[in-house]
Amino acid sequence: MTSRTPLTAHTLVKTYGAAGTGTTALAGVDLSIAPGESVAIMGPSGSGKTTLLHCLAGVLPATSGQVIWAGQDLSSMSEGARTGLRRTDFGFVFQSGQLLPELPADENAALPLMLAGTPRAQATDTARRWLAYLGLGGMESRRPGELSGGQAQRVAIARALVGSPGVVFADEPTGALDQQTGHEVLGVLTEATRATGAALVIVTHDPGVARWCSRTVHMRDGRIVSEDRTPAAPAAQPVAPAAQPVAPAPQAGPTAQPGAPVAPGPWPAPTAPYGPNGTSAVGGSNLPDGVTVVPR
Ligand SMILES: Nc1ncnc2c1ncn2[C@@H]1O[C@H](COP(=O)(O)OP(=O)(O)OP(=O)(O)O)[C@@H](O)[C@H]1O
Repeated sequence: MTSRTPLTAHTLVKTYGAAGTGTTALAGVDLSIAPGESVAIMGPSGSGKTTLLHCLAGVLPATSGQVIWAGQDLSSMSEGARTGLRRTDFGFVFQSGQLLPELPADENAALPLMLAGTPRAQATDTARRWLAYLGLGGMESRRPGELSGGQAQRVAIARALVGSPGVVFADEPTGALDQQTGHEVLGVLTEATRATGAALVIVTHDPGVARWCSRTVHMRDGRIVSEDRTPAAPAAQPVAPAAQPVAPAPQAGPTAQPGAPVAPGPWPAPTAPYGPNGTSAVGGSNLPDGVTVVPR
């Protein structure tokens, strides 16, 4: 599990193309994302949202400025070092899952662990726990072509979370789904991410997304021009009745002892979903037994 640390951008500039004649996609962005915080990035087309997400995630090197994660400046790291960091510290969910079509759901979800060197059996075992937690129990062997769009996005969410990242980056994760399915997937993404203690950064055009995030930043012409904080949801009740399935612990699997309340492995206690009515998007039926849900 990666350390819990803020992710900060300082005076971030990104220019595509030749200096002086290229497009300035980021024109000096300052942003700090706290551990466990969920941040929506909104703004008109071309305002720099995806570029900001890619620079924060170390997918793209900034032209100038810094992105600091765990005491390191991503902008000054080599491409190889950034690739390694992305595998261990970050998770990604894209508009359409980008799952590998030839692999079953459990192997798709297990990929980050396998890439990091976890033996296949252990990796797929952890991935299956995640799939069950996200409501896909029994679908582990299905290939992406045998899943609905919403189910495929849940596999992508499992894949993003399976390695216990410090930050999950999602670029229009519901953009290819109908509104209802999209909101279900968004609820699953925000709640499951919150349960692990990871931060979440979502690029979206959907204003409704703010309901699920603790903060929304608005971009225009490569700059953050405003931000809103979402009022904390009312305190939720403990959600899990007895004898529920156990949430997957990172890599090691569940830590529950028979008969004992189940804590979600080494994670911090989950906090309340910001979704409508404070209900559990992952499904109260799947949240770990004994977990007390409190607002952030
Ligand atoms: N690879 C690239 N090469 C050149 N220019 C690019 C590249 N990627 C993005 N841009 C430009 O950078 C600016 C910001 O693009 P970006 O994709 O970050 O915006 P966005 O807010 O995510 O847009 P959208 O909502 O349409 O996805 C735009 O003017 C875009 O044309």
